[in-house]
Amino acid sequence: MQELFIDSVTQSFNQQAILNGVFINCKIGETVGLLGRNGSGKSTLLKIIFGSLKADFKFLKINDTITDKGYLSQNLSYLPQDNFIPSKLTVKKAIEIFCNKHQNELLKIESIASNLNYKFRELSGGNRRFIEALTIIYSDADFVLLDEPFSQLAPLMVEELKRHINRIKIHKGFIVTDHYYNSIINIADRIVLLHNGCNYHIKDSKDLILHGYLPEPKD
Ligand SMILES: Nc1ncnc2c1ncn2[C@@H]1O[C@H](COP(=O)(O)OP(=O)(O)OP(=O)(O)O)[C@@H](O)[C@H]1O
Repeated sequence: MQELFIDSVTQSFNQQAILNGVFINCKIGETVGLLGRNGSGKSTLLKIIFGSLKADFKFLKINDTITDKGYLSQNLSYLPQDNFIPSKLTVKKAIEIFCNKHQNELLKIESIASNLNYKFRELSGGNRRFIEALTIIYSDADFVLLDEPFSQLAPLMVEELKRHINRIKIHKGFIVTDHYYNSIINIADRIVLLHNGCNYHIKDSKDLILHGYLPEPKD
């Protein structure tokens, strides 16, 4: 089955449990929204799936193959919270490295076409984030992890990024986390909330209030 599946994720830092038997999965054609308060372990979970952080324990399968580090499967792309494409690289070069299958679609995007020969260090903070996110969204991997793709982006760019995720998701599975929770709710087929080290499957905004993610409505 074409699925990213991770179970029993357990992680502590300095004797403090952050993740305690967490489970999350994602199929091709699906966008899973990952929500949680600051410090609930969202970035930690994405790093563990990608393989840049070694968990105390986890069981990870990508397309039915048990995998130690997600990146070794060559079927997983990850947008970390901070800039990751080297500053000296041009946009054109980054696209050549990450995107072969969907390169033509990517080259038609105005903000890519007009910045092809710029180095990443020459872009504004928001443009840099936007182009890094697009490079990962249109990368060759079946599964894509996005850690705060909307932060730093002006509202029009947030909307454009959401359109790109929706457009390409027929070919991919996405796990996306961001504090712009309305945007997450908007694009996600389902929501998983991390709270007190556990994962909760969220049906509606009442569940988000129940688990202390959203404030109680005022009378
Ligand atoms: N390398 C580390 N060493 C020690 N503690 C860490 C380390 N990485 C993360 N933590 C702690 O683990 C907890 C979860 O951090 P994480 O960054 O995963 O949270 P988050 O849900 O992504 O938060 P935010 O929404 O604020 O980005 C925090 O308390 C953080 O301080």
